[in-house]
Amino acid sequence: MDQTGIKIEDLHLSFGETQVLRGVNLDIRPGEFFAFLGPSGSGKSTLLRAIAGFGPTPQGRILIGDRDVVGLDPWKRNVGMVFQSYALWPHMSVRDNVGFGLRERRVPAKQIRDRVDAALDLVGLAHLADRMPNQLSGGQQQRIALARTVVVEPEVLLLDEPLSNLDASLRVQMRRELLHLQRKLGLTTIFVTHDQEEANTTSDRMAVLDGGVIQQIGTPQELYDRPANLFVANFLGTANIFEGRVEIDGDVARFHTKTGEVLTIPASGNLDGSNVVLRPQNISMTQAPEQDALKGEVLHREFLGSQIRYLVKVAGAEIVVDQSHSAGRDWFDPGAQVHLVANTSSAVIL
Ligand SMILES: Nc1ncnc2c1ncn2[C@@H]1O[C@H](COP(=O)(O)OP(=O)(O)OP(=O)(O)O)[C@@H](O)[C@H]1O
Repeated sequence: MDQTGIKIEDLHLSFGETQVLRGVNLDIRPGEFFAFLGPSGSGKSTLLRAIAGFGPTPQGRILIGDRDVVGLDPWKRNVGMVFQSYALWPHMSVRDNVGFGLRERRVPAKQIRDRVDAALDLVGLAHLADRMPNQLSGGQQQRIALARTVVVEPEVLLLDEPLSNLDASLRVQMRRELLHLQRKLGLTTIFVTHDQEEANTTSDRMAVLDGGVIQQIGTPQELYDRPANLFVANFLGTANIFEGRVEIDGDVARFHTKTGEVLTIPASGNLDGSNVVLRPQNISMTQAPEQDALKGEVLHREFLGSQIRYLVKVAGAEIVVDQSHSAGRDWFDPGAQVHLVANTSSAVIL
């Protein structure tokens, strides 16, 4: 099947007086698994629904393939959408639920049977074709909702928090299945979630939204390692942020914190900014003084299994330091005076 890309150009959308999308630009590649990630109310669902054709008509362009679909009815867009609530028809069997869209399209009965069987096979539930929805688990219902969506062979698949109603372990299993299915079908897919682990583990690339504006687009790793601004740095994982200023001295750069500590940083990356961002695992902690170390005091300790997370008072701030845990390794106690050495090659200046 030919794969379809999606291009969004300068999209604005309001509910009455309330502006919800403010100039969204996006280029989703054919066959890509793309996530919209952001806090509640950031506009993720509104953007997805605008692509599907639900909600107020936006200003700007939404190209699915080379067709501008703004103003087009949802059923003319050839998109498949899966919602958080599975929305299966309770009075229809699994087979009839999955075949519903094909019957609407007046596909011949024999073909419907074959395509429904193939779709049920795809989600591994062929043996449940004759059950009613209330005889299925949540995970099975969500798989049926997926089968019902892909059976009509949409050009793009839109998923609005499809795993939110499932318990934690099933979510992990289902997100793998979802990716597997997407790869098998090669279907350009957009996945809305507020769960960064879900976005990180499934998407080829993602867009982080806040306040109806895309803050950054990239692979999960790019966004985590090289956030473009403090919002993205804070939203994706834990970020330690020191305020201060950069001084360049020949081919060396130094970051002077507000409280007078100095971090030597590589002079190669961006040096324009008044914050340095360091992830908790890029700081190591020792009791012995080391060159370029910051002095701190351990305030709190949490055992997380593979890691020990310390809250440390340093440079006028409280920061988080993660040290990997292995059996027999000594821990620092609250109150301990420690020295912190930052892996400054991972530091980001913003
Ligand atoms: N039908 C509506 N009428 C008025 N305002 C709306 C409507 N739907 C959404 N909004 C507003 O638009 C903003 C974005 O909502 P949206 O549902 O897109 O956010 P979201 O990022 O998907 O959040 P969540 O993760 O909570 O679903 C919110 O401020 C919301 O209150």
